[in-house]
Formats: sequence, C-alpha cells, structure tokens
Amino acid sequence: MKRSASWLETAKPVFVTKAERERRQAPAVADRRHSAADLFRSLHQPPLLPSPTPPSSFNPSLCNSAYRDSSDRDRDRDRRHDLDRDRRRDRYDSSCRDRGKERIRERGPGRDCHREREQDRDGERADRNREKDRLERMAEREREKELEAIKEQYLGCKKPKKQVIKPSEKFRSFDWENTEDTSRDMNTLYQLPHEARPLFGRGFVAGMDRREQKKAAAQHEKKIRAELRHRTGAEDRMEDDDDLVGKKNAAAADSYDTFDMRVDRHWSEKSLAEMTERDWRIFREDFSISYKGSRVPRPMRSWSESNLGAELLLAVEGAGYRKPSPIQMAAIPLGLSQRDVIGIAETGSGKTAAFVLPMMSYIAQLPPISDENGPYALVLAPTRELAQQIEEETVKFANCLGIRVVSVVGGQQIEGQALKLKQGCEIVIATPGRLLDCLESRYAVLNQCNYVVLDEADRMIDMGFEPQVVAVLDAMPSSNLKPENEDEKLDERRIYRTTCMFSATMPPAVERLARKYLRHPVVVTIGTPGKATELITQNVMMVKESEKKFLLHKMLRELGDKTAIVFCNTRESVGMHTKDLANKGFRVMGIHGGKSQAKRDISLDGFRNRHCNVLVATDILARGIDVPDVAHVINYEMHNSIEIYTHRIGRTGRAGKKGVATSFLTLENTDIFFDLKQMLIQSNSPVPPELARHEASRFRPGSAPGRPPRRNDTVFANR
Ligand SMILES: Nc1ncnc2c1ncn2[C@@H]1O[C@H](COP(=O)(O)OP(=O)(O)OP(=O)(O)O)[C@@H](O)[C@H]1O
Repeated sequence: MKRSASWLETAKPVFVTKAERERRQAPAVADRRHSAADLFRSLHQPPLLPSPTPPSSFNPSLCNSAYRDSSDRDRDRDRRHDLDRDRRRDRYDSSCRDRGKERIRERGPGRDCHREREQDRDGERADRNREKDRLERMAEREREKELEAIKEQYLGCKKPKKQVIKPSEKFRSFDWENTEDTSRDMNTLYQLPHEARPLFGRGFVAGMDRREQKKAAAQHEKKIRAELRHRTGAEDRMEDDDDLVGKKNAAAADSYDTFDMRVDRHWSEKSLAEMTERDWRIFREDFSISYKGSRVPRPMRSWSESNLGAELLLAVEGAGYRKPSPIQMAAIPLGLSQRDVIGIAETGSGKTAAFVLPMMSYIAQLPPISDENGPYALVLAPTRELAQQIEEETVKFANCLGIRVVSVVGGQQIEGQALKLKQGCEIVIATPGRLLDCLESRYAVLNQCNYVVLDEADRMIDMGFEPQVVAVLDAMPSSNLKPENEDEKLDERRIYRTTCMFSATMPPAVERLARKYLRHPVVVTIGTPGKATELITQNVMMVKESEKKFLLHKMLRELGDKTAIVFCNTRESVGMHTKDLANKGFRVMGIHGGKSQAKRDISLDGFRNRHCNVLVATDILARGIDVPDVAHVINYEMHNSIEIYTHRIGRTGRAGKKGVATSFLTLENTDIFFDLKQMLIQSNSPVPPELARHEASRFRPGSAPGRPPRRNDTVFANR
C-alpha cells in the first residue's frame, strides 16, 4: 500500500509554474545559446584546418557571399526549429498543467491535498458535533412538550390563550391599561365618584317630593291670607270661610295625591277609570287568567262592574255569589259582547254561571217567546244529570227575568218535553241525542236560536255524540253566523250567533268542532289547562287487586258521616260494590247508565239529601255533577284517561272548599302512569315510589322513547 501510494505520488504530474519552468529551462537555453554562438563564431571565423582548394573559377568574393547565404539559411532554420520546439513544449506544459489541475481537483495534490483532507476531516467532525447538538435540543424540546401535555391532562392546567390580533387591530390598537389612567390624579372630581341614586328623596319621579312642595305652598298661602285679613281687618268674618277653604284645599290635595300616587296602589283599591294597563296585567296574573284571541274586552273585577243588569245582579246576590270566580270575571264580559268563547277552567270553578248569566242577559233584550218558535238559547250537555243540574242553576237566575227553561233529556217521556216546548221557552238545556229526536219529530225548532253553549264539549265527542251535536248546530240558522273576516265590522242592530264551549279539559279533538262552528273565538284559560284544582289533596296508592276492598272499607269507616263518591269503571262493578258495602253496613247507593232514569234520580237525590253518604258511580257522575261538600272521592277502579281522572276527583274540592281524592293504582293501569305522574308532580302531590320508578311512567303510551315533546305535550320538571 505504501509503495503504491509513493508510486502514485511519483506518477502524478507535477504542477510547474511558468517562472519555475523558465528557471528549469534556463541552463538548456543557455546551452543552446552557447552552441548557437559557437556555431555562429565557427561560421564567421576561418577554419583552422586547411581549407580545400577553391576551383579555378573560384571568386573569393562570390565564394564568401555564397557561404554567408547558406549559413543564414541554416541559422534561420535552427531558429525556426527552436521556436517550434519551444512552442511544442509550452503546449505540452499547459496540457500537463490542466491535467494536473483536474487531478488535484479529483484527489488533492500532494501534501497540500493531505492538509486539505485533514482540514476537511476536522470540518466534518465539527459538522457532526453540531448536528448531534441540534438533535439533542430537539429531543429535549419534545420531552418538555410531552410533560406539559401530561400536566394539562392530569392537573388541569390551563394553557394561556394566545392573544389573537385581528388584522384590522394590528395597526390601530388604542387599548390602555388602568394604571395608565392619570385623570384621577389630575382632577379631584374623579376621586369621589357618586353612585347613581335614582330614588333619592322619597322615591318620587325625578326626586321631587310633591307632598313637601304642596305643604310648603299651603303654608305660604295661609300666611298670605292671614296677612291680607290682617290688613283688611276682616279676621273674624273670614275665619269660617278660611276653614272651609282649608278643608277644600286639603281634599283637593288628597285627591291630587291619590291621583299622583296611583301607581303605588293595588288594582283592588282603584276605581275602574284609574286602572292602567299594568294594573290589568297584574289583575290577570292574580287570577291566572290568560286569553288567546284578538280585541278581547276587559275582564270584570266585581259583579257591580259587569253589565248584567239590575235584575240579574239581584239574582246573583240571591244565589249567594258574592264575588265572581276567575272564569266568570273573564267569560261574562266576552259573552255579553257576543264573542264566541272557549272557556277552560278547573272543576267546580263556576263555569255554569259563566255561560248562563250572559245568555240570560242576551235573552232579556229579546221579546218573550210567544209560541213554539223558541228557544232563543240552547245548552248541550253530555249527561242527563248534568243537563238537569244546569237547568236548576239556570232557573235560579231565570225566574227574576221571567225566562222559561226546559230540559230535554233522554230517559223521560218525550211527549211531556214536547208539550213544554210547545208552550214556549226561551232556553233549552238538552242532551244531544234527545234534542235531535225532538228536532226530527218537529217538537222543537231552532230557527230563533242564536246562542248555543256546549258544556263539557270534549266529553260529548268522547261519548260519540259528535254527529248529533253537528246535526243540532246545523239546525240553527246559518244566516246569523258572524262574518269569516275578523276585521269586518259587525252590525250592532243585528243578532249574530254566539257559540261557546266550556270544560275543565279541552283535548285537541275538540278543536275540529271549534274550528267549524266558532267564529274568531277567544280562548280563556284559568290556570293550567287540565290541571286539577289545588283545593284537592291527591293521594295515589299502589295496591294489589286483593287489597282494594279492605282499604275501601277502612277509608269509609274513617269517613264517618261525611260524604264520599266511589268510582268504578263498569256498571257491574258499581252494582257489586254497592251491594257489598250495603252488606257491610254502609249507607250506600249506586248510580250507572244501565239504571232507569228514575232510579238514577233517586240515587243522586238521595246522596244530595244525605239519605246515604256513599255513592258508588260510573263516569256518568264524573262530569259536571255538583254535589256540595263531597269530602272524599275514591277511585276504586282507576280509569286510563287522565281527563276522566281530573273530572272524577273534581267532584270534591268545589266552590272554594277543600277535598281529598284517593286513587287505587294497580299494574293494570300502566296506560295512565305517565300522565298521572305528571299530574301529581304538577300539583305537588306525593308520587308513590313504585309509580315513579315504573318504566311506563317515563313515556307516554305509544310515544317513542326519547322523542322530543310535541307542541301539545305538557312536560314538567322533575320527571
Ligand atoms: N261566584 C260564585 N260564588 C260562589 N259560588 C259559586 C260561584 N259560582 C258558582 N258557584 C258554585 O260553585 C259550584 C260549582 O259550580 P259549577 O258547577 O258551575 O262548576 P263547574 O266549573 O261547572 O264544575 P265542573 O267542571 O265540575 O262542571 C256550584 O255549587 C255553584 O253554585
């Protein structure tokens, strides 16, 4: 290897500079020059050897010139040869130099190349070290980042938010630190900033105490008057006058005060003229009255504010109704202005009077019916008992006005009813089926009837009376319907048909009927629709079928002399339990739709008159029946409809009195679990844990779990 390296070194062409080359060539050139000089000298000097004999014709001069010419030519030739040789060498040297340069470039020339290689190696080492450092720094950074991420995840450290500067703010940021604010230092005004006191003084507008002002003005006036009197000498004479004026002024000031301070008084302390929009709003809130509809007339705050007329007000007083109930406050003014009404209010809240009184007022303006052309007004109810009860309520007010009322219900002789109708009556209270029979038999005509009330309209539709109801409504004159266009002005001299619907529950099914027959109705709602009154304490007991009887007996025994209605779902159950309770010694009667009307009447009257204190009933008693002071309602067999539950328990806690309702719930009743739980939550009643936990109480039957509530759904908190 060593040998080949040295060979390589020797075999390599050596770069020779021009100066070096010239130095190296100098002896050769000098030699050549000497030899040329010798040659030149030898040519110009005679030869030392005897010269050949010249030819006879030899001319020394000629001979001399010829000799000189040939020597010049030789010299020129030599010079040319020299020049050529020099040129060739130069060419060779330059080519050698180029090749050497290339080789140096490739391998590095000799010792320099060695040094350079050393330098290169050092450089490479330094590069490697630098690269290593860089990689180490990067790894360190990675480790730090990882640590930060772990800290953030487990210790919840918050990364400081990077402040993002919008391009628009980049060049125009006028933010300044609080510490940069020097205005406090400069102006003492800012050192004691005053808080805003919007109600300084006595809380009067703009801080003006009008009472103080008036007091000062009164004192000033008194002083001036005294001075005047003193000057004129009429002190004695004016004394009395002065007192009078003082009293007058005091009264004026008082009335001014009253007027001035009216915003501070409750609506109940104000006259009708003083009521502001805000007062009406508070009033509506106080009685949970809400309206839906346009151009709604103001509710009435008291009977005296109603336009019922003196006779009717006397009758109201006679009935012992001291104050109107909320539904009466809202619905009576609507009925008096002949607006179509949908009234929804809790059970026992006086809905009957709410539609009967404006109906009376309407009839009072019309001439008495002379013959069978009546009636002027019609009330439809789902059950005979309810129709008869409404009749009784109506008669209370009708007598004072000489208005005749006839009830037309099933289960009685139609001929007797036809006779009464023939004799003439202003109001007919009817069940839809029997009235339709009368209309078809021409015992009754409705061509003068322009006031119609559907009491418990939802129940009538439930019971399948919709076709009969529609037929009855179609039998009324359609020419008196209000115009479809709500904005069209009504002719004050004309009579338009007024249609009203009342119930404690108004399911969407009623809307269809309402849309067809009611014109621009005002929907009055008192409280939450469908909600049971807060006067009723609701108890729900999760029981087994076998436990019910024992519990019922226990409850009825505890009842003592108080009254109770026991609801069952079927006629058979009513019969069975009536017998059973009678055998156990309870004073009990039963009522259901399978009984004759006479027997039904005996049972209900017996219960009303306290001949018995327990009434076992089907749902014919659930709607509208008003028996005063029912202490307890027992849902022995629970119905699966929440509306029926509401109406059943509504037989107690009526007309402002308290009541108790107990319902026996079994696993058969899962269909009502959801609604019942909602109802109990809404009325702050205890929900039995078995009901609260039950799967069926989490979703409405038939609804997909997790679906968002629909428009008509009522969803309460604390599900
Ligand atoms: N303003 C009133 N003041 C005192 N008692 C009233 C008043 N209005 C009605 N009542 C009485 O309240 C009781 C219930 O009235 P009503 O039967 O009209 O209630 P309701 O709302 O129709 O009940 P339901 O929804 O069960 O049919 C009745 O005994 C009635 O005489």
